[in-house]
Amino acid sequence: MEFAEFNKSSSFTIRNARMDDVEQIIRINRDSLPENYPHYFFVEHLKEYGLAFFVGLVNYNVVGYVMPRIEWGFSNFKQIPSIVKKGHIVSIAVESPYRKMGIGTALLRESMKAMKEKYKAEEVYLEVRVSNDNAIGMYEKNGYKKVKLLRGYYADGEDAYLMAASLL
Ligand SMILES: CC(=O)SCCNC(=O)CCNC(=O)[C@H](O)C(C)(C)COP(=O)(O)OP(=O)(O)OC[C@H]1O[C@@H](n2cnc3c(N)ncnc32)[C@H](O)[C@@H]1OP(=O)(O)O
Ligand SMILES: [Zn+2]
Repeated sequence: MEFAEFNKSSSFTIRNARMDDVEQIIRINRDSLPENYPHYFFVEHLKEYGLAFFVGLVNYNVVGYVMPRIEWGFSNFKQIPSIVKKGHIVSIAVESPYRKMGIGTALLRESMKAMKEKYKAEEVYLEVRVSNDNAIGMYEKNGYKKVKLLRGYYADGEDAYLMAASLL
């Protein structure tokens, strides 16, 4: 008997997100995270910051996304308070059967590269649940440091770490 079981060594590709990916991105977001957003929120981020908005594909199907934003704000690194251009990882997720294959890392790195090269951002930051060991591990392996504890950041009262990395 043969099983059409998914092979973890299967390869994936990364490309910029398109408008016709939005429904799939929303579905992955709802299945993966308690932080969900209305349809227009995804569309606006794709329109505004599309050069740093990526999806991961396996067999032509979207299985992950990274949704970014570009902002001006106080540096998380400079000694003297100064305003810098910062990338913000608003949301990143990979569908559960496709995790631990490197897709999350590839999405994160492509978005950070575009933040730096296309948008001239100097830093990148994000918030993550203090209990989210998988995501925190991925961020730390990609140069992020915990810079602040945001108490009661989430709707259910959980704290967040603000994590940031330099893009210079
Ligand atoms: C700003 C925000 O959006 S915060 C919320 C982040 N998103 C979520 O939590 C949604 C649910 N989780 C996911 O979708 C995924 O687990 C992600 C996006 C966090 C990681 O995606 P993946 O494709 O699995 O990541 P990837 O395979 O690149 O793993 C990268 C590293 O993350 C860490 N990691 C990922 N999964 C695990 C795990 N199950 N156990 C331990 N470490 C893990 C490891 O350090 C891993 O490095 P390694 O492969 O060298 O050991
Ligand atoms: Zn955020």
